[in-house]
Amino acid sequence: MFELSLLCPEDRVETISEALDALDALSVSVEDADAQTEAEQALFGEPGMPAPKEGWNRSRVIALYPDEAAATEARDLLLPQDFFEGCKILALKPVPEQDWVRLTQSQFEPVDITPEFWIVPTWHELPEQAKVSIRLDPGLAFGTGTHPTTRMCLRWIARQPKGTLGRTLDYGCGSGILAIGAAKFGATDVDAVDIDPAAVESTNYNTSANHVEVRAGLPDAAGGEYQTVLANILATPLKVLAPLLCGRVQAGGNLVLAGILERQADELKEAYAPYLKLEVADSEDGWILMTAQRAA
Ligand SMILES: C[S@@+](CC[C@H](N)C(=O)[O-])C[C@H]1O[C@@H](n2cnc3c(N)ncnc32)[C@H](O)[C@@H]1O
Repeated sequence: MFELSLLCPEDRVETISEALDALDALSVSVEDADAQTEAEQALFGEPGMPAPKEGWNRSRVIALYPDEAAATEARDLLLPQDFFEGCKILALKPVPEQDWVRLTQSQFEPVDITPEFWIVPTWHELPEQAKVSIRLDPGLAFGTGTHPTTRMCLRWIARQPKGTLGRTLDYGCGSGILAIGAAKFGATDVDAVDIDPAAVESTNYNTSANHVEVRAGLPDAAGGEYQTVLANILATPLKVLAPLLCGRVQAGGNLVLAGILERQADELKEAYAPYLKLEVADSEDGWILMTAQRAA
């Protein structure tokens, strides 16, 4: 394959991308041309807030073509166009052959949650010390065990005295990793829900691959009260969900929240104060785990 890359100011990115598409590019991608420099700009805002800006000052637009002739033809047709003014060709070069499957797989190694509890991609041997394991490959839904928020929830699950997890709800299940972890550590009746149907599908796939019983569905599928309620989402939705999540915790049960930054601890405590008293139970890389127990 051949790669044609161009430098474009913000106001030309859309037109150039559409033109490359119309010129039969196999794919067109856009990157910040100033990435990894002092001029790099973030294009995402806090959850629920609009992004500070819609596009980068300067973008690198990369189009892939099946061969050199197609890439050269696209370049030669673009150059004389009015809308090309202010843009620049950066390169026209072959894309080196890669074993993409091997490259992707090499980025996902087994992850230890505790010395004996591991998350292991299916293409890896189980580590010898893994007494409990979850088999999981990266997919469409969040949750491979590498993110600190997921790791802290799993660590909390693994630390609970045997037989105490009881009926468990994983709210915002993503890949289903927390529901599977809870089932492996003895939760008796596990529900996993998510607003994203792809996450529900992914959870169904992963639970059966791990030979555990979990009922996965959209949020309405959660019903009644639970001994353990786990929710690894983000601070803003967690605040909105406070009455709903607290209403699902049975007397003597535990609420476990993640997706919260250290500096957000007080606002979460305040949002949950009318229902339950949240405390910081763990921290990793600037993220915290907050838990609360309902009086028995
Ligand atoms: C950070 S991922 C966590 C995935 C997994 N539980 C883990 O711990 O790795 C958050 C998940 O919550 C889901 N989510 C976000 N807002 C939600 C809401 N209001 N109700 C239910 N699920 C929600 C997202 O679709 C996403 O799959």
